[in-house]
Amino acid sequence: MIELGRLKIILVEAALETIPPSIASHPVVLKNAGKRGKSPHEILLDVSIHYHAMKKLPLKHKRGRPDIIHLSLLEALESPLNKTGRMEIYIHTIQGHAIFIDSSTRIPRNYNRFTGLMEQLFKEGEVPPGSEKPLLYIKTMPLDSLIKAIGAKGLILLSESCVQSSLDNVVGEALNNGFAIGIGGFPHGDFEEDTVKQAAKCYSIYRDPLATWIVVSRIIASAERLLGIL
Ligand SMILES: C[S@@+](CC[C@H](N)C(=O)[O-])C[C@H]1O[C@@H](n2cnc3c(N)ncnc32)[C@H](O)[C@@H]1O
Repeated sequence: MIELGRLKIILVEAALETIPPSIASHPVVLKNAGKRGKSPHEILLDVSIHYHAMKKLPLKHKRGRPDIIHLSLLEALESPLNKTGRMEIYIHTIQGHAIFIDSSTRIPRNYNRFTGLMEQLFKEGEVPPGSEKPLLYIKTMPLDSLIKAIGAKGLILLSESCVQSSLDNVVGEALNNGFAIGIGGFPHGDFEEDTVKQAAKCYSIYRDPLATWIVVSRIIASAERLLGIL
């Protein structure tokens, strides 16, 4: 059993962003923003709503999936690993924003309420706004700065195209060496060069691609086993 260590997870290149200026005046976006009583740049990009507006966006196959972050955060923050203070989770978005999340944060289970919370975070920079110790706050910084800021010794990236290793080996290595584990927070495709360059190690945990929240849940379950929590 591993005695020390907190599992640090980063959802990297996360598909979480507000509507980019280049599509803010597209009719689909204007209609959706109008219906919600918000301005286009205040609402989250969501491929299930803004699909037609996203056709010309660079890297469109990796963008506009807040549901991936929603499911992953629910899985992580409600886990016994988090409740026992042995986990930290961070988001680094595809646009280069780092999101810091207090482990006591209760993420709304309802998707629309989650969307509203994230929109408030992007608009105000923190939630609740003006709090001395916000539950969530956002800062623009490159991934290597985030890795340093959270006190991780390096990054283990997970990808189905890397060398295969057992879950317990990967998580054990992260806990023993103080590495953060990076999991792609996007639906399709591979990591960008800049992300790959930050990784000390890269492992696959299964022969086929898995959804982000499945990888998050398996990593957490392994850490709970190794730390004797569950
Ligand atoms: C939905 S996948 C990303 C898209 C995937 N590359 C594809 O084209 O279907 C989300 C993330 O989960 C992790 N992941 C998925 N399958 C994995 C596997 N077999 N081994 C390790 N990590 C995996 C990776 O970090 C990946 O970036």
